[in-house]
Amino acid sequence: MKKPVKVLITGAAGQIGYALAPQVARGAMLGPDQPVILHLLDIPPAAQSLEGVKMELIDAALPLLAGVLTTTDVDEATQGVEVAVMVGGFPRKAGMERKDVMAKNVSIYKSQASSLEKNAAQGVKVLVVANPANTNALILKENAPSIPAENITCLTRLDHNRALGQVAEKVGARVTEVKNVIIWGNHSSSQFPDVAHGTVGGKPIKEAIEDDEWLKGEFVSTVQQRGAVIIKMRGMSSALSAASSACDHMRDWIHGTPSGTFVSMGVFSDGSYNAPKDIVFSFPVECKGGRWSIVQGLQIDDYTAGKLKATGEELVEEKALALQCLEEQS
Ligand SMILES: NC(=O)c1ccc[n+]([C@@H]2O[C@H](COP(=O)([O-])OP(=O)(O)OC[C@H]3O[C@@H](n4cnc5c(N)ncnc54)[C@H](O)[C@@H]3O)[C@@H](O)[C@H]2O)c1
Ligand SMILES: O=C(O)C[C@H](O)C(=O)O
Repeated sequence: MKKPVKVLITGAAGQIGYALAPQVARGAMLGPDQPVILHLLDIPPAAQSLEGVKMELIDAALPLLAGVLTTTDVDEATQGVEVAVMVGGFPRKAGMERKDVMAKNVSIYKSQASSLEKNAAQGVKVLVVANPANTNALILKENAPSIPAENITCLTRLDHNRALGQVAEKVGARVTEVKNVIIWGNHSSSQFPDVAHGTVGGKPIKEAIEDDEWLKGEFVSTVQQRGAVIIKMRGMSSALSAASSACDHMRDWIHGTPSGTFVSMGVFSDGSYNAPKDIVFSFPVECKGGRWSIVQGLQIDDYTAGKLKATGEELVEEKALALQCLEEQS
């Protein structure tokens, strides 16, 4: 039996936490032979609910689950964790943009960054899910200077998976046949879902679909607006798909992407593809040996360059707004 890995889930009494904890304990994130100890954090008003989640995890008799720690103390929660999935925060409600939850959420990420830096295992891999995901990840990075920037990422894999799903539905293919779509930029409605380098059953997506109007119009807006539509339909934001995509993100980061396949991750920008530097931007990445690298050399036409510019500008604005919120709170 392998040594268990300590996995932190913040906001664990919430709806994503409830969907995510059993998936991690079933091996969907770290592998089918990797035992885990879950560190579940929430705030004091959710403490009882968190205990209920722990009871259910025990009741499920999950073979890979080597322990569950529930706590409302962030320093206890971050102790020795090798993987941290940051879900805690306030979700957006119908009619709100992700920026509207900014002030509430960025301050959480500032304080939890310091705790992770102090207590997490060396080499901790961090995935920020809570919105505004890119900017929360940036604030976490700025406030945990001893954690390498490459170890702090945000979730745009849900948007990536949504794009795969839309293409598969359109052509009537299995989702596994669709590869190499890209989500560029922000996990917001300014993101650009790009199929120019993607294939379905080995054929370029553009040739398989033969409907440029759909690809430039309905496809893009469906992926961009999917989060808002789910909120309208369910009265709550996506949870099972967010949890499943968080597992995909971490699994590929740790275990690698198949040769020739890339996925989308929000990572600290080095200015590739003219994205602004010093923000967390979603790029196409390949993963190997526990590290991600941005896929280089993709041809970008003027239309796509314009979309990348717009989403990059939004992230620069979000960063300024976040810093302003933090200054006002200090
Ligand atoms: N990146 C993505 O693809 C994506 C997808 C879906 C949802 N989200 C975001 O994920 C976040 C969680 O969504 P949800 O539906 O699970 O919300 P939820 O309200 O059901 O759960 C959030 C939990 O976080 C807890 N929390 C609040 N402040 C905390 C703190 N300081 N420390 C620890 N826990 C804290 C709350 O008590 C709650 O239990 C939201 O910000 C949502 O917008 C992101
Ligand atoms: O859109 C939201 O606010 C929730 C989440 O980010 C999503 O994409 O489903």
